[in-house]
Parts: sequence; C-alpha cells; structure tokens
Amino acid sequence: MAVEFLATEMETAVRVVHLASSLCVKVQEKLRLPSSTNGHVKSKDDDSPVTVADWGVQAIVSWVLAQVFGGQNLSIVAEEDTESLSKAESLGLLGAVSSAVNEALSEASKYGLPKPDKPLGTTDILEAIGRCNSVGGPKGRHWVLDPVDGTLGFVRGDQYAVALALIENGKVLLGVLGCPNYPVKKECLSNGCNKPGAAGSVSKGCVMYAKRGSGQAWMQPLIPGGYPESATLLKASSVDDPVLATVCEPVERANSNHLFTAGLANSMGVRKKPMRVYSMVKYAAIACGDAEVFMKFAQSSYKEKIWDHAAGVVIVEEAGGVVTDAGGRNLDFSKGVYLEGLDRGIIACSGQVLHGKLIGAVYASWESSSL
Ligand SMILES: Nc1ncnc2c1ncn2[C@@H]1O[C@H](COP(=O)(O)OS(=O)(=O)O)[C@@H](OP(=O)(O)O)[C@H]1O
Ligand SMILES: [Mg+2]
Ligand SMILES: [Mg+2]
Ligand SMILES: [Mg+2]
Repeated sequence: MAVEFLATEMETAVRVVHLASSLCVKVQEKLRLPSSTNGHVKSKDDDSPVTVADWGVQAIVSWVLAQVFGGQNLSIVAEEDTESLSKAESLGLLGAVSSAVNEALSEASKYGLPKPDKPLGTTDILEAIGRCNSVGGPKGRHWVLDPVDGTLGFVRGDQYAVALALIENGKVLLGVLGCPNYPVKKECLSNGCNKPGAAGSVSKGCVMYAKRGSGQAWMQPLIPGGYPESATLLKASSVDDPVLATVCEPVERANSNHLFTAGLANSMGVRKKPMRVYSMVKYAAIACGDAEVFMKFAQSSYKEKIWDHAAGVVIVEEAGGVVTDAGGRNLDFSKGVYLEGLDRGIIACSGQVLHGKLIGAVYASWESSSL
C-alpha cells in the first residue's frame, strides 16, 4: 500500500500542536492568578508581549520536530529568539519556561510523541528555541511556527492560536492551528465569555488542520491530558449574501485600519457589526463556518510575517474558502520571513462570491482611503 503523502509530517504536526496547546492552557491559567503575573510576561522591543508560553511552545515544537525528522537539515522559521531569555537577569523566566516545557514533555507519550529520557536542561531549551532561526525562502522545506499568535489575547485571557505550517518550495503544504479557547458558541468568540472563570463558561478548545490539495480540513477537540480519537470535517460557510455575512478583524486598531474595513464592509452590503478576535482564530472562524470574511489592513509600513498566516491560509482554502491580498493575488510564502509584495491587505472569504464583492469594494474605495 502506498504511504500517504506527508503522513508523518501531518501526524507529528497535529500531535505536537495538541501538546503545545496543553502547555498554553496551563500557562494561561497561571497568568490569570493574581499572584503570578510577574515574570511570565515580558515586553519586546516593539512593546508587544512575549510569555513563558511563547518560548515554551517554540522549545517543544522544535525539540519534537528534531527528534522525529532529525536536527541536521531541519529548517524552522519561528517568531521567538533567545536574546532576552538568555540574559543573566532572565534566570527566573528561563526557569519558568523550563518547568513548563518539562511538564508538557513528560506527557508527550500520551500524545504519541517522543519524550526525553530525562528533563531538558536550560541549555537544551535555549538550543531548541534558538534552532528556529531559519529565514525560509523559495527552495526546500521549512517549518513555520508562531508559537503563540495573538499573545495579547493570550495575556488578556482571550483568544490565541498555536500555528504550525510546512512550506516546500514556497508553497504551504500543510497547516495546523491549535485554538485552545475556541468556543462551541460563536457569540463567545469576541465577547470573552470563554475567559477562564467567566460565569457560565462553555466547552472550548480545538485543533484544526489541513493538507494542501486534499480538499479537506479537519477539527479535533482539545482534550485534557491526551490525544483525541475523533476528527470532524470542516466546511466554510455557504452564505454568499453580504447582508448575512459576519466579518472578523483584528482587535487592535494599531494592527488593522478599522475605519477602512468598516467602509469596505458597508459598501459591499454587510450589515452585522464586525467580530473582533485576536489571532489566527479569525482564519479558524472562516474555516469552520462561524464567519464569512476576515480582513486585515495594516499600516503600509508594516510587513506581514509568514508565521502569522501560513497555517490559517491552507486550512481556510481546503475548507472551501479563498485567501488573497487586496489585489486578489495569492499570498507569497516564498520570499523569506515576510509576505513580500503583499498588495495592501489580507482578505479571507468563505467563498468566491463574497471574495469577488470584497475585491470590488477595495477597488472602488481605495482611492478615497488615507492608508
Ligand atoms: N503594527 C502591526 N500591524 C499589524 N500587525 C502587527 C503589528 N504588530 C504586530 N502585528 C502582528 O499581529 C499579530 C496579531 O494579529 P491579530 O490579528 O491577532 O491582531 S489583534 O491582536 O487582534 O489586534 C501579532 O502576532 P503575535 O506577535 O504572534 O501575537 C503580530 O505578528
Ligand atoms: Mg503572530
Ligand atoms: Mg506569536
Ligand atoms: Mg509576538
């Protein structure tokens, strides 16, 4: 029998995202305790937050991929580095990362993944994080990782995602999104009713994944302490009337021009209020039919990074959706760390009809925008 294309890569990626998501759930719970906020969150040079979970997930994914595929020719493009974590003053933080990583890896066999013989030392952990310093490019295979996407949402007890993709010769072959706070009820996506401890909090958490060209995207529930037996097929929404469409976009005004996207939505006939959600959970919402449109129009000086989109794009496309830049072109993952040549913004829709209308709206309104 022929071995299924990318079977080991897909299997490993899905399992490690489950394991990494379990680390995030624990760290986010700790962050919500009033006594332990200090030391778990740091500010980067651009003032964006980074946490024990960002470094911890990067260490775990890097370590597992190296165990399964060999460290020699492994190329991983990922968001975090070891610069601030290896400073003498960060010893406490590094200790917290080490505890989180070793606690998670001690459960690795429950996820069908390799487990270290003894706990990883801080040198091993820094090495694993630091190994993810590839810059990608047009040739060869590159794993692309955003260990915690939407760190701001994570810190605020809200939505975030663990995002892992595999790119080969510039094309995204597979993508996995761990969405530990993804709610069963769509209304909870943007109103925080899934925040830990929120009254009446509902069941939540899933991992979504897809392989390029399969025509299928899948969702598994996130279950505590192990790997689930089942997966269900995802389907993007069949709604193609803008009046019925839900539009999602970044929470932070600094990350996307809310005024411009409101104008676009209005001009294409959207009536519902936008659903503002942190992270690649916006792609997840399109893939599983909870929203029809995702738009992100960052400032023109901002360059989008491949790890913020790779996994989400392939999952949406395989679920039946369409993702392009604002000029209607596919995103280019072949140019290294950045989505070079991106035309203005990112547009993901559940189908061709809405996508066509949105591209038309961009075309009509661009001239009058101040971007
Ligand atoms: N200035 C600016 N403009 C546009 N985008 C930026 C900007 N700064 C950061 N980022 C990236 O946005 C990622 C989070 O995107 P979101 O869509 O989740 O935004 S939001 O938090 O909901 O506002 C976020 O990902 P993480 O760092 O993984 O959280 C960043 O990569
Ligand atoms: Mg990100
Ligand atoms: Mg991140
Ligand atoms: Mg970040």
